[in-house]
Amino acid sequence: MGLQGIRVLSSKLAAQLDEELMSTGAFSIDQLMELAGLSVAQAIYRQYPPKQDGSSKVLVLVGPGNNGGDGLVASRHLKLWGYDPVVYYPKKSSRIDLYSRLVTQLKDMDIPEIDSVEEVKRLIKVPTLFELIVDSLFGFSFKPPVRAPFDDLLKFLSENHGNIAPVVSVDIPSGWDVDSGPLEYDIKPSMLISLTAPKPCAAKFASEGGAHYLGGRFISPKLAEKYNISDITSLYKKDNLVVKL
Ligand SMILES: NC(=O)C1=CN([C@@H]2O[C@H](COP(=O)(O)OP(=O)(O)OC[C@H]3O[C@@H](n4cnc5c(N)ncnc54)[C@H](O)[C@@H]3O)[C@@H](O)[C@H]2O)[C@@H](O)CC1
Ligand SMILES: [K+]
Repeated sequence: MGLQGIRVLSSKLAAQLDEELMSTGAFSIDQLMELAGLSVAQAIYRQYPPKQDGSSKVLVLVGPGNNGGDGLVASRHLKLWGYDPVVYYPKKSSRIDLYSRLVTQLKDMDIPEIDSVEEVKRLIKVPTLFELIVDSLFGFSFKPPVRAPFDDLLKFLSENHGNIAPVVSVDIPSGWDVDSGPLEYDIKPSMLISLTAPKPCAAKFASEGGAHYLGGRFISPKLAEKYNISDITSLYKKDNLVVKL
């Protein structure tokens, strides 16, 4: 397994493309995040369909930036599609308006929030409680080393790999360098959903044979050409919201 010739976007170019989508591209962050989070939920549904009795509990770990926002949006869709998500969101974003609206939407859907990392760790260790752990802690703006309170959690996930539910990473396996791959903590996700285009570290993930999806597919052919990722827009015709790479 590899990236099958799919081009990647470095951390620097991913940030630049994100800026461009929201300036000259005239997208709002809410629009992009909704499409990204929806595609994360869709990829999860394809790879790990929910049990019919609504008992598929999913722990969603939410970070302080837009990667976390994707996790909040995905939680809402997962609940609508028959999962039972629970959210851990220790460091609320400074973009108060957008994030407080997302949190209100989760409360309205009775999606509970866990308050402490100790409780998160205790619940993760309960056998068969969670079917999945969604890692929406950090995306393409992560700069190592990991700071508190996330260091403790990433250390725990890395050390307990193999004895806990499969981890599904959004855009980047959190704790990995966006361009070079695993660093001090390696949470070894079973599934990766790359957004817009895979980042260079996705090659390392793909080489280990995990389930790799591409979601968040909202760039125009012109922009794709500018960023040298036209192969991505041709994939839109192969499958719509998400595609398994
Ligand atoms: N154009 C796109 O591709 C889109 C990307 N989205 C998502 O947005 C993500 C990028 O979002 P952001 O730029 O907000 O950044 P991230 O969500 O990657 O993370 C930035 C946040 O993490 C903190 N942080 C960085 N390094 C840290 C460290 N070592 N220890 C502790 N905290 C650290 C920063 O202070 C900041 O709060 C993407 O990966 C993707 O998931 C979507 O929401 C919308 C569209
Ligand atoms: K992540």
